Amino acid sequence: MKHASSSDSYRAIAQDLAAKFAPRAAKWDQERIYCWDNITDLTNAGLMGMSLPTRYGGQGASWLDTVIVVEELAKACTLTARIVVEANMGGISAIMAYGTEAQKEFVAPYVLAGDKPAICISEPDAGSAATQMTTTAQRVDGGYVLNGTKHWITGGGVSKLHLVFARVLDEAGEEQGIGGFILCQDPDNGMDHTGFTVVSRERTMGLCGMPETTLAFKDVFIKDAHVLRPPSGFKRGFADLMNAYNSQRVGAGTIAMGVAAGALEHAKRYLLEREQFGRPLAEFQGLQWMLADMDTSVHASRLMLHEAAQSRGPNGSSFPDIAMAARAKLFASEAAIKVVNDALQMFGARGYGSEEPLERMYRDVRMFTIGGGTAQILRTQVAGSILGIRTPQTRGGY
Ligand SMILES: CC(C)(COP(=O)(O)OP(=O)(O)OC[C@H]1O[C@@H](n2cnc3c(N)ncnc32)[C@H](O)[C@@H]1OP(=O)(O)O)[C@@H](O)C(=O)NCCC(=O)NCCSC(=O)CCS(=O)O
Ligand SMILES: Cc1cc2nc3c(=O)[nH]c(=O)nc-3n(C[C@H](O)[C@H](O)[C@H](O)COP(=O)(O)OP(=O)(O)OC[C@H]3O[C@@H](n4cnc5c(N)ncnc54)[C@H](O)[C@@H]3O)c2cc1C
Repeated sequence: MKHASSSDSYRAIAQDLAAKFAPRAAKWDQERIYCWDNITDLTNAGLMGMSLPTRYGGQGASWLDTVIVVEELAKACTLTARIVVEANMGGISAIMAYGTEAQKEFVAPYVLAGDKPAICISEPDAGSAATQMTTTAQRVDGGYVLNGTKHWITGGGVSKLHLVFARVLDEAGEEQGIGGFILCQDPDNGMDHTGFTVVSRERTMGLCGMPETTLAFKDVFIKDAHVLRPPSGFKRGFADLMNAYNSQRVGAGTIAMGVAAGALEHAKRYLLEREQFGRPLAEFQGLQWMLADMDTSVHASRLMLHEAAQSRGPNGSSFPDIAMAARAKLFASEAAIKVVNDALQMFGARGYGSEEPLERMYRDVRMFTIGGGTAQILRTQVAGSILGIRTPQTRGGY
């Protein structure tokens, strides 16, 4: 496989693939099936795990190159773009940054072969309040035992690798903090975790080819070798794991921006093509100004996302800065929902039907102010950074 060597060549590879993926996108949505055909293409092109260091078989691509790829894919197929995000950012990025050599050598081949790791943080009673998770990892001889329930887990049932966030308890049941646990469900290779089940799948509004699932852990044993020990220890484990998660926030914001950029291209095409009152729609100033606002929003989102992708977190961290990631995802996700809505409006009834991709894009883009930290939570994080104060949300927090 020939690897890309610059942002432009990454963009070109992604554009070629996007042209192939666009006609398939409606199928995954309508049939609610995972895009395995696209995974083969992504794997062959080296985009699954493109950000992994070369010594583990990746290409050592930067976050900027990764988001350039994600934008191009998202213009054509939101589902595929999400897969590329999770195959480079979030869970896998935490393992590549904090894991042992053996862990990195274990997980990298999975991703390079097409596995999209699942990140398991949210629980029925701990969504925005993620630090209130109740899934536990109890110390036992040779490892830890997981108990609890995670929900809205993207890729449950299709992902082999899972990074499970859990509250760590020592042998005596004393709490140690939050850690990450690598669960690889791969029965064909002798890895079948007793007690781990995909309980159910949500019927989602958009991104219908992606399973959003509830996962149950009942006395699931994770051996010591698969415990992801955050560099600051379990006590500050959540902070370290979320530091890595900032990369996925930039990725998620980029998917939203890419969908908006795609919708903008469709809108431009239609304004030039469709006539009413004996003139192309493009001649009506009411629509021209809408188009200009849409273009401005996409452009501003892209700048913020690229800035975040190139930023660095605390102490020379290889992950994006927390506030820049939060600001970029917040802005891009809200802007994208409006841009896609306005694009659909420009198509009139045609946009509301399934002949055009706008109605699918509108349903797909809606999730990005919810998943990955809601717009409200991200505002709180941005405000905390501006003010330079902690912003606890519990009643007793201050
Ligand atoms: C962080 C929150 C869960 C709020 O909880 P708390 O008020 O209890 O926590 P804090 O005191 O704010 O934070 C604890 C600790 O962690 C550090 N921290 C928090 N967030 C980050 C971050 N993004 N990057 C780096 N460090 C972080 C914080 O500084 C504290 O450290 P110190 O004690 O100061 O050392 C809540 O704000 C929150 O983020 N909720 C959203 C949860 C979330 O994003 N879930 C995503 C699930 S995965 C998903 O949705 C995938 C969808 S997608 O397609 O990507
Ligand atoms: C499509 C999709 C995919 C997802 N994928 C994953 C995944 O792979 N892994 C994973 O772990 N999770 C995943 N999630 C879950 C996601 O992270 C949570 O939905 C999100 O963190 C919000 O939690 P919640 O849904 O429980 O909402 P809640 O936290 O109950 O919030 C409800 C509302 O209250 C607001 N709110 C809550 N607290 C505050 C506050 N302090 N101040 C102001 N407003 C507040 C929220 O902004 C929101 O509007 C996914 C969600 C979706 C929709």
